[in-house]
Amino acid sequence: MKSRSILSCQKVTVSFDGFRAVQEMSMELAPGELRFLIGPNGAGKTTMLDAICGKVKPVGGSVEFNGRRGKVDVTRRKEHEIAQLGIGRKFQTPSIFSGLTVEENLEIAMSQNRSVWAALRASMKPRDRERIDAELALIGLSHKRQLRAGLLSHGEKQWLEIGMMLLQEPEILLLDEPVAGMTDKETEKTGELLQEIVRKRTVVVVEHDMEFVRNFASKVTVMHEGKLLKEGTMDEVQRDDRVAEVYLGRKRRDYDVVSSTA
Ligand SMILES: Nc1ncnc2c1ncn2[C@@H]1O[C@H](COP(=O)(O)OP(=O)(O)OP(=O)(O)O)[C@@H](O)[C@H]1O
Repeated sequence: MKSRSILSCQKVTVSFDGFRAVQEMSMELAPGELRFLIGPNGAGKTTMLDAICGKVKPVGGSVEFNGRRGKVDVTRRKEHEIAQLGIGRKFQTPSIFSGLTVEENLEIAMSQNRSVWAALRASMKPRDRERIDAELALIGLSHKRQLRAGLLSHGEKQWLEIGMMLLQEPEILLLDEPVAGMTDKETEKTGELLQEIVRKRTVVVVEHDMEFVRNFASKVTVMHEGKLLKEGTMDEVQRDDRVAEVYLGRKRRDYDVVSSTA
C-alpha cells in the first residue's frame, strides 16, 4: 500500500516573464523523510522551494500539503498562511537578532513577534522554558545560551535559526544549502541535527555539497533545466548516466568523484 504523502507537488510550473524556471515538476514526500534536492546551477531547485512555501506562485500544477489540518492546495494560499499551516522555510542567510542572546532569539521565535516578546517573557510558563531548553539541547547551544548571537560561529548561527524555526512547530522544513560555508565538523553536526529533526518532521534540503548528501540522504531528487531528471537512493542516482552527463557535464565513466566506489 502506498504511504500517505505529506506533500504532493504535481506538474508544478513556474514562469519568470515567460522563462520556465520549473517545468511540470512532480515530487512527493512521505512524513518523516529527509529529502535532498540536487542538480546543477540554475536547475530550478530554489524556485521549487519558493513554490512550496508560496514565495512564488506557479502558473500551473498543484502543491498539496496534507498536514495535521488536512489537505490544502498551498498554491492558493499566501506565503504567511502557508507558514502558519506548517511549512517553514529557511533561507541561506540567517535572520537572527545579533545583538540579543541565543536564548532571547529563541524566546522571540516562540512569541513569533518581537513587539510582544517583553510581555511574553514576563509571563513565560515553565513549559515554555522547557521547550526552549529542549531546543537549545537539540541544536547543541545550551552552553552558549547567554552569548550574544552575533558572536556565534557561522555554523552555530545556522543552528540557532533552525532552532528558532522549530519553535514555530513546522511539519515541513525547507532548507536552502544549510551547510554552505560550514567547517567539516559543523557539516557533520548539521547532518546529525537533521536526522534528529526528521524523527518528528519532514525536511527538504537543497544542497550542492555532494559529500554531505552522500552521508545523510536516503532519497534524492535530481532536477535539471526545471524538470525532474531522476529520483531514488544516492546509489541509484549516482549510477544514472543521464545524471552524470547533465549534472557533471560529462559521461559518468570520465568522472570519479560522484562514483559510489569513492
Ligand atoms: N526572480 C527571478 N526572475 C527571473 N529568473 C529567475 C528568478 N529566480 C530564478 N530565476 C532563474 O530561474 C532558473 C532557476 O533558478 P534557481 O535559483 O531556482 O536554480 P537553482 O537550481 O536553485 O540554482 P543554484 O543551485 O545555482 O542556486 C535560473 O535560470 C535563474 O536565473
